[in-house]
Amino acid sequence: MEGVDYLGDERNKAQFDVEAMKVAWAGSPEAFEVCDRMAKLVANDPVFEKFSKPMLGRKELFKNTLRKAAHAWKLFNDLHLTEEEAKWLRHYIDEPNYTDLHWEMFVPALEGQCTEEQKKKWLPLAKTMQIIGTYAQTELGHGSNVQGLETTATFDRQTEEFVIHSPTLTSSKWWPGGLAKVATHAIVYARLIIDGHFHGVNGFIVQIRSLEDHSPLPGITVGDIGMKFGHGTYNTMDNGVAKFDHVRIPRDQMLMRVSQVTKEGKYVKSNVPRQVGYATMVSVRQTIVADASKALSRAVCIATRYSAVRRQFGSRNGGPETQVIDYKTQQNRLFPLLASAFAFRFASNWLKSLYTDLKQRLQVNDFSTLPEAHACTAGLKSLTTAATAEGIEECRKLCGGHGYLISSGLPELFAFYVPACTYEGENVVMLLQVARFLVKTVSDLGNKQPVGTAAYLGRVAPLTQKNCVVQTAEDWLNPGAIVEAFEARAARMAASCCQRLAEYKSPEEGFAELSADLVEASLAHCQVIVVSTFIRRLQQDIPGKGVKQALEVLCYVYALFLLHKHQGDFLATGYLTPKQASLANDQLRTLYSKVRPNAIALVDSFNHTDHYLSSVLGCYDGNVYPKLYEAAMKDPLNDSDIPDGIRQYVQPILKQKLHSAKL
Ligand SMILES: Cc1cc2nc3c(=O)[nH]c(=O)nc-3n(C[C@H](O)[C@H](O)[C@H](O)COP(=O)(O)OP(=O)(O)OC[C@H]3O[C@@H](n4cnc5c(N)ncnc54)[C@H](O)[C@@H]3O)c2cc1C
Repeated sequence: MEGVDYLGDERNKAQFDVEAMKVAWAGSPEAFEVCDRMAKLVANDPVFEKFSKPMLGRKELFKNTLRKAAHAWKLFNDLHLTEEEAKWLRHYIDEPNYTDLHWEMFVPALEGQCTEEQKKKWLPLAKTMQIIGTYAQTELGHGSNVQGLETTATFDRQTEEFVIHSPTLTSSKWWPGGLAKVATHAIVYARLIIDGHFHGVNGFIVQIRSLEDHSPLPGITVGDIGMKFGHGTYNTMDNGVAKFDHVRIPRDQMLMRVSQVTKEGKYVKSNVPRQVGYATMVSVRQTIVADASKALSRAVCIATRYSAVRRQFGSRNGGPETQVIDYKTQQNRLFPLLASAFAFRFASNWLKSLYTDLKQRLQVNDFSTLPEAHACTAGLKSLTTAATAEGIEECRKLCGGHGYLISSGLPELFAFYVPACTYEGENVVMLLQVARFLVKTVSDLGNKQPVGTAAYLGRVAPLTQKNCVVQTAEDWLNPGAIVEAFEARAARMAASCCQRLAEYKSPEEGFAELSADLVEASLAHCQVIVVSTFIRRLQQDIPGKGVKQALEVLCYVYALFLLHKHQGDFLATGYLTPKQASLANDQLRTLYSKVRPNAIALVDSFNHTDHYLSSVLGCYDGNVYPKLYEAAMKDPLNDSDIPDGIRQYVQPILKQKLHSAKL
């Protein structure tokens, strides 16, 4: 029935102020207002309809995405949106497209890597979209190993130009979003060669297409790399391949903020330190952590609402069956994901402040916190994207068979989200970078006290000697006990890796041999960061009746679930006894009963519109079954009872006339 709230009883159980929790989730009343306004703007605009997306062929899908992007740009201008509003508008449109690369990679790269003079030329063009840019780093043969890129940029002193060239098939640029059909320009990363000498990999602004008729410029072969995982999702994006055949660009199109090539062909480093480039990376990865919390919250919202609607077994005297959300196994799979969404949200907010602090320090050439900030964002990128990808898939399973339907929203969300584990730093490669940082930090302890998120490693000796003092399940409801447990486990794992590394002839050989253990130590370190950040957030003022209490429960769920999942580490490092690990698990069960009445209100706090969720299982009113039915009836196969092909290929079988049929 229209207008009935099938989840009304669940909402009435909430023990906290949902509106205040929405603000806590958004970060501030102002942030909530902007997100809410942009979400509604998109949801109420028919151009942004997305239900039919999975039914469209690639060409229609792509064209439809171009239309949405053009409409969004028009809204941006007509409504005079701020950059923040425009970012949220693009987010709620929920369709990967060339503008993501333009605004999130091309423009920041120009801002971060151009000289002032270059910025004056390129930024006004980019910001008014008179040119559309992409970021072309990855090649067919090389991704993670940037120093292995093969594209060359050879300086020609006579003409003061760089010659961009793809010497091999594997040097073709491969993956850049928007490159295949839309981008007019790309920042191309290539090996700089002057007089036969290699001067590292540098970025160059290369025009790809004519600004008159959009055709590729001479010497550039460009196309799409083909369909990707999922139906709609990432296939709305024209990820491209490009080969360059001695393409000439002017000397001033090298990104010259950090290093330059003079007219005479001299390679000179400017007075801007190379490290400023890392700040951009920190910024991009902070956004990825924020995106993880958004994607996970979306999947959890769908699975939680559906779990409250869905009933299986347990009927007494002909009464209703049990809501599947009341099964402890369902809670044990779902509630830690709900808690993780909040944990990642707070981690991303904290990363944002870390980035602001880093930017200010870099401006005055203070690089002291850079290695730690770099390791921390690389690690959190890896932890949050991996957990979110797994979490979305778990939410699909939590919805049983219906979760496998495209109309549940979950398969497409998974297909859309899962490449986050690979792009912007492949996750394992990221954890190995964290491992290098940890090894260096532990090895330098005699000379240097670690700071920030690594400060606890400065206490590695006491953390190795002290053991957990928990005696009852209640004792686990203590932030100090939780933080110490995570720190002790991580410090012991890092110290043990360092000890074993010392047994190898060369550090590199040891690092390669122990890399799987080092990755585990890095993950343990990243978990310290997320757990401590959540706890620190709770030490701040959080207005609204019951809001802080509800978040405290989620914080303990997050920490104790991780402790249970990784109890092998906690036990093997000797910090916990099996009894203490078992008490943590007892406490976790009790905490689930505290989450249960708040579950629906907690997912309402994400403030996701039905448009954004695009899920018949996760709709706000919980009226799941009619929506499932209606979505099924819209499938093109249901246009007629006897679709194309039945008369030709099925009836001859039934009528035993296959041998004479025209197949
Ligand atoms: C949807 C999507 C969009 C993208 N968009 C862009 C874009 O706009 N522009 C762009 O330039 N690129 C883009 N990329 C490319 C992306 O950045 C690369 O795929 C990514 O950097 C990983 O590199 P790779 O594919 O070469 O993986 P590889 O590095 O080849 O990884 C393959 C495997 O090897 C392992 N491995 C690699 N190195 C090591 C090591 N040292 N030790 C241990 N294991 C290792 C990895 O863990 C992984 O399991 C995109 C990719 C995707 C999926």
